[in-house]
Amino acid sequence: MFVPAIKGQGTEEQQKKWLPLAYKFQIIGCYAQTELGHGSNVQGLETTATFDPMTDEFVIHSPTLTSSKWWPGGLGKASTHAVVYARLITEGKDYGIHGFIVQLRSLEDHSPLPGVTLGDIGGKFGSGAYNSMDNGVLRFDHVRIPRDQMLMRLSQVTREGKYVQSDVPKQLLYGTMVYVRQSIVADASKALSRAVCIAVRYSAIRKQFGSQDGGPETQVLNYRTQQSRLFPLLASAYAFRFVGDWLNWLYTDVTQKLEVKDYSTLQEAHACTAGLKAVTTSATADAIEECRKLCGGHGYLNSSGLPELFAVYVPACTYEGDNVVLLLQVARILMKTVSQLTSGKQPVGTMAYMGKVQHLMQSKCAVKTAEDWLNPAFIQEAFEARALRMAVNCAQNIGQASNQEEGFYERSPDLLEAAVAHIQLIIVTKFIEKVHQDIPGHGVKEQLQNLCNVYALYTLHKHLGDFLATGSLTPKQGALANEQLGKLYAQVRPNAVALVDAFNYTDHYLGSVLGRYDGNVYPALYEEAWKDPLNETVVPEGYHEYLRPLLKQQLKLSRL
Ligand SMILES: CCCCCCCC/C=C\CCC/C=C/C(=O)SCCNC(=O)CCNC(=O)[C@H](O)C(C)(C)COP(=O)(O)OP(=O)(O)OC[C@H]1O[C@@H](n2cnc3c(N)ncnc32)[C@H](O)[C@@H]1OP(=O)(O)O
Ligand SMILES: Cc1cc2nc3c(=O)[nH]c(=O)nc-3n(C[C@H](O)[C@H](O)[C@H](O)COP(=O)(O)OP(=O)(O)OC[C@H]3O[C@@H](n4cnc5c(N)ncnc54)[C@H](O)[C@@H]3O)c2cc1C
Repeated sequence: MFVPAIKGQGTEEQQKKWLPLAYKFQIIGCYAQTELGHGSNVQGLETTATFDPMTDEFVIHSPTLTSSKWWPGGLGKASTHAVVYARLITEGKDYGIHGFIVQLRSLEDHSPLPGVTLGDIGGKFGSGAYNSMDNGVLRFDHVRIPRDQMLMRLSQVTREGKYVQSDVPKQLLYGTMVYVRQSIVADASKALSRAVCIAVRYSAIRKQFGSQDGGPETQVLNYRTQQSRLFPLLASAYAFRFVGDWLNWLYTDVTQKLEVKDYSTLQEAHACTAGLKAVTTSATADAIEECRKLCGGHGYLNSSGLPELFAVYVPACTYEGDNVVLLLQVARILMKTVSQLTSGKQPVGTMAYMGKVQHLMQSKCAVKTAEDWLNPAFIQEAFEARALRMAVNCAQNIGQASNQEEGFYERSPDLLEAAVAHIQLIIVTKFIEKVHQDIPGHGVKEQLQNLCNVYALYTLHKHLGDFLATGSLTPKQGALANEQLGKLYAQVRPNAVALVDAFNYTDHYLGSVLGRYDGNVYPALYEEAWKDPLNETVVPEGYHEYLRPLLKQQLKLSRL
């Protein structure tokens, strides 16, 4: 994040100076924004950067305990430099948060520089999974840096101390977070596909019950309940891959537009990266835990690979923006878009469907049979109607409040659900668009169409309350969707293992005895157990000190 921050907020001259040093590992940088007292609320950060015209320097200072930088990855022990986000103060005025390049450690002996206190913030969730990352704490005691270490693409301070805001939107200050959020969506697909690969392969070899006459037991992958829990996660892994590919295109397109000072799609990029990051990471974190449960007791073993995957993955719901905070950002943009509908301003991009407000507010879903739900047009319209009607309902309720802000906070739980509905529409839309493309490989397109329908109808089933409450569907149509879902599971079943093999993960990368490509799980589980340090001795340590005296004492007592 150190590099993207300099690329996005540094001048050409600053990029020429600092990026080669970072690329060659002559310096190691981190992104020091979050503080002990503030993370979500960037504008609430307390670290100060006060310009001193006498020396043409900024004085970086941590005025309070809560202003201590806290969490930045790589800060605790590895980094020599940081992009530090601080309140810029010049001529006695506070101009809000800006980025500054600050050296933290000596390039001679790695010791902290004068006025710099830093270290690691301590152990984190899980059995040390994320402890390979030195998330750090950092405090400044009036540390001086040259004025030219303020990142000056978005705004400048002159030699005399005058603040100059350039003509770019101030939101570009947040550009690094947008970049990482879009890459986190692809990351969600990778993490989810790993968990699903393990769970599908294990479910194919695991047999429990099913035979009354001494014949072979039943593969648990054949149980309808296993399929109804597992196949939507398989479909989600593909869905997040395709929407992540599209989001990367959107981000690249926005970045190219920024180069020519076209800021027209900045809001779309913010809404899509924030919303898709929130929805895909929440779904993936829940799915990895579900995959653990789908593997029964063995899923709880570290050798299954699932506990570690879960412990490393779950902070994705928090870092790069707490998911609720990000979804509220999407909700703000939805409310703004709804308010502009009456002005005749046509929504564009992923909000374009809201321009069909007259139709979507009164449309009646035409589904009459379970098979009708295989028609992408019916799915698309149902998701558009649900999302639009939820947004309009929120806007109407906010409009009844004494003021907009009050109304927004009062209705924020509903707004959250409206934002999720909007983002799920984007995911479904991009999956439908993907399967409409030419897709090579015999039978591949049909399998992806099945997974697209599984993702859409499972999401519809899970959120059926939204569809019924907004009148987007009738209960009968909801029941037909569930009926079709069951039929789709039966079509996915014969190809389930092939669909996870298609992720092409090596056993090493997967790190799971349950997800081995060869399915030879039981010998691998048994062999792995003996690597447990507890098995280095046959009689456990502590027997003579604790167990033997206890056993002997109980034996004496029993003979009295
Ligand atoms: C580098 C490769 C990565 C590989 C990826 C895979 C794995 C990654 C693995 C580990 C990475 C972990 C590292 C973690 C790093 C971090 O966590 S860094 C810190 C992250 N912190 C946050 O995300 C903070 C979240 N908070 C905010 O973003 C902001 O505070 C806010 C919530 C948006 C509020 O902003 P503000 O206080 O300014 O107020 P608003 O009124 O809401 O917004 C004002 C207007 O600006 C618009 N806006 C807001 N944000 C953006 C944006 N990002 N882009 C564009 N526009 C934005 C907002 O819509 C308002 O617009 P309006 O005035 O028109 O309404
Ligand atoms: C593993 C990990 C790595 C990280 N790496 C970095 C890094 O490299 N650099 C960096 O700068 N930071 C980093 N962070 C910090 C991270 O960005 C923040 O923790 C994150 O942005 C959440 O902010 P917070 O901790 O202030 O949460 P808070 O905002 O305090 O969240 C607490 C609760 O308050 C709720 N909440 C907050 N505001 C609102 C609101 N307006 N409306 C409704 N509810 C609200 C949230 O939804 C949440 O439920 C990292 C964090 C983790 C866990």
